Amino acid sequence: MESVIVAIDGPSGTGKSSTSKAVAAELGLRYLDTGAQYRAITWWMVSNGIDVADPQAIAGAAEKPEIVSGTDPAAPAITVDGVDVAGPIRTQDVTSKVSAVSAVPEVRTRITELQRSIAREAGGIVVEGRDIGTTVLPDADLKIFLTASPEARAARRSGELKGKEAGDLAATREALIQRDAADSGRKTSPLAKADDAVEVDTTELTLQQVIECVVTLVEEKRAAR
Ligand SMILES: Nc1ncnc2c1ncn2[C@@H]1O[C@H](COP(=O)(O)OP(=O)(O)O)[C@@H](O)[C@H]1O
Ligand SMILES: Nc1ccn([C@H]2C[C@H](O)[C@@H](COP(=O)(O)OP(=O)(O)O)O2)c(=O)n1
Repeated sequence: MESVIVAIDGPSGTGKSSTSKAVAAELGLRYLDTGAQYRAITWWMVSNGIDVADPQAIAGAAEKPEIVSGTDPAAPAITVDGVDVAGPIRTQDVTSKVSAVSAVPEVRTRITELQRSIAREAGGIVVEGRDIGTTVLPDADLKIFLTASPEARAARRSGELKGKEAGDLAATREALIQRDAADSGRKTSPLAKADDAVEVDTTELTLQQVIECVVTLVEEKRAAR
């Protein structure tokens, strides 16, 4: 497909990653997980002893790590200073700190530039995150905003956590709601639906139905061009 740009935003557990990967694979587009980039810079801050409660310290270090994102939807990859961090960025520790790190304007400026250059060079891409339609790629050809009830999102998320990291459903729901509030309430490019985004409530939909819905919307856009 010619260089179509699709922005998929929404809170945690709405199906952004699964949907974006599948849509990109089906339509022959590249794929970018921007949450993984914020997780990667958070992992670097933690690994280098930067206090995540100190925005100035975070701002001062924001330019230091080199973050490289792969854009193959079949094999998403992310490295920091050459180290594969695909696993470590998914720990509860990183998850609990990522909102604080990603609220720092210097971090957002840096990561946003990186995202724009990847999207520019991709020749067609699905980019998923929180501020893609509003801030990173306001001229995207199609913007989707995924939602789902907190109960559905918590159930999906806790189904993924294994072993000692698997807390109870109520704790997962609580942590998720707190992260939503932090991400939606920050000053710089908060989680928000763009005015021209199509909202899809996935609470009662299967993943396959969401994928089909987005593929249809992309194809309609393409036909209208
Ligand atoms: N519509 C859906 N119905 C049921 N489970 C879903 C649906 N969409 C996604 N999931 C599952 O929920 C979990 C979280 O999905 P993910 O794509 O990682 O969400 P996000 O990127 O928005 O946080 C995954 O295990 C995924 O398979
Ligand atoms: N475009 C983005 C993407 C993610 N973030 C921040 C805020 C999110 O809580 C974290 C983690 O995002 P991620 O998409 O990996 O989170 P989930 O997998 O949906 O739980 O990164 C952001 O600020 N802007």
